[in-house]
Amino acid sequence: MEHITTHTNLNSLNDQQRKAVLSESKRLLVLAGAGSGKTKTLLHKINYLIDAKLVDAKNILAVTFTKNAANEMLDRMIQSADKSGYYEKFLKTKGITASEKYKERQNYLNKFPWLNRLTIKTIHSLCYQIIKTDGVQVFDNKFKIVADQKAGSEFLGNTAEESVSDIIEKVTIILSQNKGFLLKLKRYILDYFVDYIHNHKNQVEFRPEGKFFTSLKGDKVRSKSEQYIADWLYRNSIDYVYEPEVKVGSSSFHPDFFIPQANIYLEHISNKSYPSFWKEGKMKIAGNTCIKTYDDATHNSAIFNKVLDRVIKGRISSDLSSATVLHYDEEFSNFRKEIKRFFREVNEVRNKIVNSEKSIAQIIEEATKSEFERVRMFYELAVPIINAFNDYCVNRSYLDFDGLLTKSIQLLEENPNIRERYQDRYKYILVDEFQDVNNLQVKLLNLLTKKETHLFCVGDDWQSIYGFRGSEIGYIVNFKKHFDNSELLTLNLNYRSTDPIVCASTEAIKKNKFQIPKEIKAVKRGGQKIKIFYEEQEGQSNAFIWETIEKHIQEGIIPEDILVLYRRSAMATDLYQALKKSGHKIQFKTIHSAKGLEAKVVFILGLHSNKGGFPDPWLQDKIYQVIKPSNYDHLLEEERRLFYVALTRAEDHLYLISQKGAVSDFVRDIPTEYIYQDNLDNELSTHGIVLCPSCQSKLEEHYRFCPECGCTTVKMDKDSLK
Ligand SMILES: Nc1ncnc2c1ncn2[C@@H]1O[C@H](COP(=O)(O)OP(=O)(O)OP(=O)(O)O)[C@@H](O)[C@H]1O
Repeated sequence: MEHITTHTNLNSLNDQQRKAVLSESKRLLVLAGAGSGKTKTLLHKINYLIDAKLVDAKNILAVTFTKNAANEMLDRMIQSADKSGYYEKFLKTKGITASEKYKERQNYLNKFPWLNRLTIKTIHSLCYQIIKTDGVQVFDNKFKIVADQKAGSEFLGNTAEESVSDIIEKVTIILSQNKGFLLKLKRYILDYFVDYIHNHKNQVEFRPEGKFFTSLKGDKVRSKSEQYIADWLYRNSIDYVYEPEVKVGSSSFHPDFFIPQANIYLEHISNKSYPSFWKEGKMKIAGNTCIKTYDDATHNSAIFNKVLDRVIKGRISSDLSSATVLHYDEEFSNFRKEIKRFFREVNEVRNKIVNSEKSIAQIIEEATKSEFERVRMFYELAVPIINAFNDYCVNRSYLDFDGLLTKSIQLLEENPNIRERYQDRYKYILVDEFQDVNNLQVKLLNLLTKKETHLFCVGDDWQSIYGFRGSEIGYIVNFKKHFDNSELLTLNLNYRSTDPIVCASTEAIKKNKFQIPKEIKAVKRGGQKIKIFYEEQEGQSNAFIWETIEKHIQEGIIPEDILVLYRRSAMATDLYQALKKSGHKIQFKTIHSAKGLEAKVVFILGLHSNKGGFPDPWLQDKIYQVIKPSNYDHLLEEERRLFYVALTRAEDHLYLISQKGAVSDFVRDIPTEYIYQDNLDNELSTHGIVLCPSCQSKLEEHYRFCPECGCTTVKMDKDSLK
């Protein structure tokens, strides 16, 4: 083996980190809070294995979950190998593009060939490599990757022209050649994305106060039954006028429908309709034919169809069999936004089904049992689309990201010789961000691991934020149950953040029940307390953030070291526009995409309790519950982990942007001792936390005087605290 020089200096590690690096355990989980050097430990382990244990780099596999994390790992490995320090300087060069970085990275990898022998990959690109090399056994290995979005795919050059959503729409158009399917889809879109009919079992049938139900033709009618009639006419290409004006003498009135082809009026009598005798009388006077339908018949659609067939079709002489053909494009031209939303939901369900390991047949069975019509309707539409999507991909040798995993698993399961070859090759498997694994990924890891393999995982259960996408926090929390004879090591020193930030974030996350308790201490003692800004009028917080940024920049903090975080992109639009004018290029990120980042100054936006604030434990749609049931408490815990990730990105200065009178519960959870004193105005004290005005000690609700300084000016009773 060629001579290798790295900077493996175990002295730069603390005791626990060193213990993890030196551990001989075959199954080790290094569990740690944020900023405690998990990635650093993992990289030192790789260097140590190569330097000190003389392991061939070819036998080491390091797995990450995002392309950025894989690149960062490679960059850090190059930096530790590059004694000249040039590469480190290069990475800090202002304004270098991603492609310049890529080129230089490749140069350096060639310079240190042993680095090229290492496998540092995202789990998806590992699967890609496995299928490319050995996939011929189970799959045409000239496949193309079909990505959610065409741009930015990790597999550039081998990515299909069409994206996942393109294909979903394409197969829906084909399915929509069947008029029944097309109109069912349109009815779904109208009911749930246009009329917002709720999930309730007992939806309101009749709304005399207004027209709230959209018919397939696009007009608004007053009741479900009227909508049914209008839809029936549309399906049968029979033209109608809704609530036409009929004049009799000096007065006029409005029967429900006029059907010109049959020259009849139709009045639907619901249980809640106003008495119609006078209308009937008037119609007779006017010499019009008016037929009646009754609500009772609508309870059974087959019967109601027969009634409409008899009373309407029977009066139409023209040939209805040549009914107009309906086109997908025309039917949805006014509902592009809505149909796209439906496709996103179908795709979400498609991904969740693969990850759940439930078969489509099981999903159908559970969906048909649902008490909610919306859920049943959704699956009646989504299942044929998903099946057609799968066929489309099989016929063209397309694989999506989950397909890469399932095919690799199938390949390794069915071919012991291939499996053994990989197991023999990767003697050391290191996994970063282990809290983010899902069922398929653990299955793959298990297939790559034999008894002798060293599996070294690092992760933080407090930072598990992808449950909504299928990751399973249970694998990290119950690591010992899932991996036999495993060991657990904890890192409890935080190097990133100041004391108040570490203490506040640790206290906040401790409210979660499903977690592994850890005592995390800050290495950086002291530091500025957390500042909270309570916005009273729209736009105020933008001014505050702007001024604060200016202040920090004057102090010498570079804009790249300032990070604005938010739960959802919409929360940052105004601020982004306002700050664009300042010319400072600070970073804007959703919290999900800020994972692993750190910055000297961090602002967290939208910490209010109004609609669209944070937490926002959007109670998972009933549609997704069919695949994986979830409950409010679990979702709130994931929100709290997201808050923890946000808080712990800050190194020195942390600002929470809230709203007066609507402070987020997460802000209230932070003990006041870590909050900047000026901020302890009524917003937090009204929540039952009060400071003594003389000595600033924290007082409990029931104190009428301060036990610390004896101050009797503190007069409180429960009512004054509300
Ligand atoms: N033993 C140490 N001595 C000095 N600095 C350290 C040590 N360990 C880690 N650090 C520093 O702490 C910071 C956080 O390290 P790293 O990114 O590896 O943490 P992490 O646990 O992966 O963080 P997170 O999970 O929050 O993304 C880095 O700036 C790193 O250089």
